[in-house]
Amino acid sequence: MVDYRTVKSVAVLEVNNPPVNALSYNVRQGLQDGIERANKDKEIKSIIIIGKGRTYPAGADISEFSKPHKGPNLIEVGLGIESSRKPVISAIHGTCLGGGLEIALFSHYRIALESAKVGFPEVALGLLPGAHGTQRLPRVAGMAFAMEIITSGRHVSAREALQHGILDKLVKGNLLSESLDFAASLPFSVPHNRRLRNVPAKGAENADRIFEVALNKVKQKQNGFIAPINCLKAVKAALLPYEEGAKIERELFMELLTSGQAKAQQYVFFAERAATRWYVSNEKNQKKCSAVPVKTTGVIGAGTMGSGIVVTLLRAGLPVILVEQDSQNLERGVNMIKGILQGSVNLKRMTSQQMNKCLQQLTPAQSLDSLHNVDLVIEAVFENLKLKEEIFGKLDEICKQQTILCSNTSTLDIDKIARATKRPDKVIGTHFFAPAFVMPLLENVYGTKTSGETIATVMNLGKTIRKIPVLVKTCHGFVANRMLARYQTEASFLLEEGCLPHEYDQVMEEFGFPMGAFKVGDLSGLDIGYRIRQELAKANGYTVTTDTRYIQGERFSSLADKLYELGRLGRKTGKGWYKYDRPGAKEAFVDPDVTDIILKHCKDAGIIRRKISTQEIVERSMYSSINEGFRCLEDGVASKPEDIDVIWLHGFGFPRYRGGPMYYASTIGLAEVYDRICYYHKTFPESSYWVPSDLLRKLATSGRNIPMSDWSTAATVNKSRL
Ligand SMILES: CC/C=C\C=C\CC(=O)SCCNC(=O)CCNC(=O)[C@H](O)C(C)(C)COP(=O)(O)OP(=O)(O)OC[C@H]1O[C@@H](n2cnc3c(N)ncnc32)[C@H](O)[C@@H]1OP(=O)(O)O
Repeated sequence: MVDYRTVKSVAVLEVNNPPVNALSYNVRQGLQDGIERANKDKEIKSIIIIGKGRTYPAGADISEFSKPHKGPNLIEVGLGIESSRKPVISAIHGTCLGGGLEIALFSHYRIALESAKVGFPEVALGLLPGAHGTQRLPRVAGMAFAMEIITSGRHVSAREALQHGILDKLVKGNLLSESLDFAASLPFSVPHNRRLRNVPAKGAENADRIFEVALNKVKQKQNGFIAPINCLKAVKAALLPYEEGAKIERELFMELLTSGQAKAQQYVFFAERAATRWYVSNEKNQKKCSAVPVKTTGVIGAGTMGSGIVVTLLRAGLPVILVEQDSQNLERGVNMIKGILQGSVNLKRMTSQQMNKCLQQLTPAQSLDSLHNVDLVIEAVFENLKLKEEIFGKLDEICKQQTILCSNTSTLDIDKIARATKRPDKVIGTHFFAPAFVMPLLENVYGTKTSGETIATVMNLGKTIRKIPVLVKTCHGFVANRMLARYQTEASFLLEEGCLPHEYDQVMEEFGFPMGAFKVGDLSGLDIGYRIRQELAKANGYTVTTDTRYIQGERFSSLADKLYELGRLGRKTGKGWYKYDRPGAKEAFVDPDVTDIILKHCKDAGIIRRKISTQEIVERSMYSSINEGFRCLEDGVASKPEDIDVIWLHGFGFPRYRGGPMYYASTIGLAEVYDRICYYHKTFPESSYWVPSDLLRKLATSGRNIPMSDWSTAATVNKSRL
């Protein structure tokens, strides 16, 4: 794990723990042993720590956090490095992160390739840099920079790190030979100020103000997370004598390590990576399925979704032909795309040059014929099956044989769309979330005949366009909207039974969602839901009016339709579930008119309103969705619970510190969740989605605590084997 070799009078400790040289037990032991050995060897004058392969250590081994501790801890290893009598140089390439950066800060010198990055991403794992990182970074980079880096977790370029004193020198070419030259230029002993414990933190004079500003920022941007607050407190402790600061860091670290938030966030780290590993039952030779290159793309539909998708593709450097039959709509779409890109320039997220380069790659067109030669097309027209079938039929005629045809449908059956073509193996759903250029999730939806190659291609495309791709099987609403429908329906019933929109939203925002369901409704527009309900009614041969209370025996709330008919479409009209200062404004105010509408609606329907507890709001919103999540696993629509969690985290802003709805259910305990679902099923028999999922029942009544990794397989085994 750590190879020890000597080059003349230098000991080289090369960390060899692929893929990212994480500081696992053997690595820590190897580093400690190597430092001791080099200090005992009279021939050795200095020591270099370097990573083999792609990177300097990218941090502690996260998979060890949940296991019993073994060997020296990171602090013991670090203290051994700092107290080495012979100068220790960290030679950095790739990503020097977390515990890796702490090892580098215990070293006396840091030299790096220009392409290297450094950072403390612990905050994303619900932790703080607990091996004196919070004490050492302010000593080289100052309080303000340390607070910003540690609370954001961002990766800092080598050049910026050099400017802030984190690195001593940048080099090009061969890192080891440059480091050997650097070692040869050093004095034989370690100067006092190269041991960072001996150096005071920079920026002490303004520390209180810096702390307050940083605290306000994290409360605003990372509301609900405990780690960023502990990070700030720990950095502030760097103003104290070193040992005292380190003791405070330890206490704050232990508080986080044992918190539910850290466990949830570490689960998310692995869930996000697991979600990219896909499996489908209809592909026998999955291992052999490789992605085909996508060099040219087409998008059909220049509305909000289409334009957002175009921006995403352009930003990733892909050329796009945007097709929209209506010239005015096309012009509006192109202007929207320009506006979004200009917004990125204004926010300094891209340069004007980059924007112009993107725009050069955009070809507006009015005919589908212009798509004949592209590698992949994404259709993003109005959610109407007939229209989509018509477009896919035409695309099949026009596009070259190899072209992959994707639909940005949010609910419709991919098999039906694929049937309109003679290439169902090349048809797939690519469900983007609005706004498509912001939301990270890409829900890829395979049909019965979609080939492994097509799946591999869109999963790969997801990564190329910097989205988080998750694969699910086709069904109405897929995973995201199928579960969300339960959540939204319960929200509307809670309104009928006693809540007001702002009361409901407040509870769910305190739970951790960035916005409650009614603020989200106003943001997306109440016309969207209205149209979906009307389409669904048409397709299923029934009618929905503002007097409808039951549809095919199922309870229905017509409150949203009442608001729609009053022209209250949400933010865009300045009125929806809330009122706004003007159309398009963001700040929502409670509207007494909405309260009157709700109260009248209840009176007319003979509903006696009651006080609804926070617990009931959270349970009904989350447990109805979780029950549907278990059904998705049962049906094989989702292949693992991690996929469902990633969908909610990145599609709906589910609080990361709760892991995702399925992980959240595991923390509550499946027996408890199942009991409450049974209770709501009894209480609300006219909502069939409360019928407990078979899989949930099996898991909850097995008498064992079945790990999440076994939930999907439990769907296919009988109870006696659980
Ligand atoms: C007393 C103090 C005690 C503890 C202190 C702990 C402080 C820490 O160091 S916490 C860890 C801090 N480091 C990180 O959070 C880095 C996490 N990793 C990443 O951000 C990325 O992996 C990357 C290093 C930037 C590389 O990205 P990429 O090239 O996209 O590869 P990935 O697909 O993300 O990762 C490849 C493979 O490696 C696994 N992995 C990555 N980092 C770790 C890690 N720190 N520990 C364990 N495993 C790690 C990752 O899960 C992937 O595995 P697969 O099996 O291939 O999915």
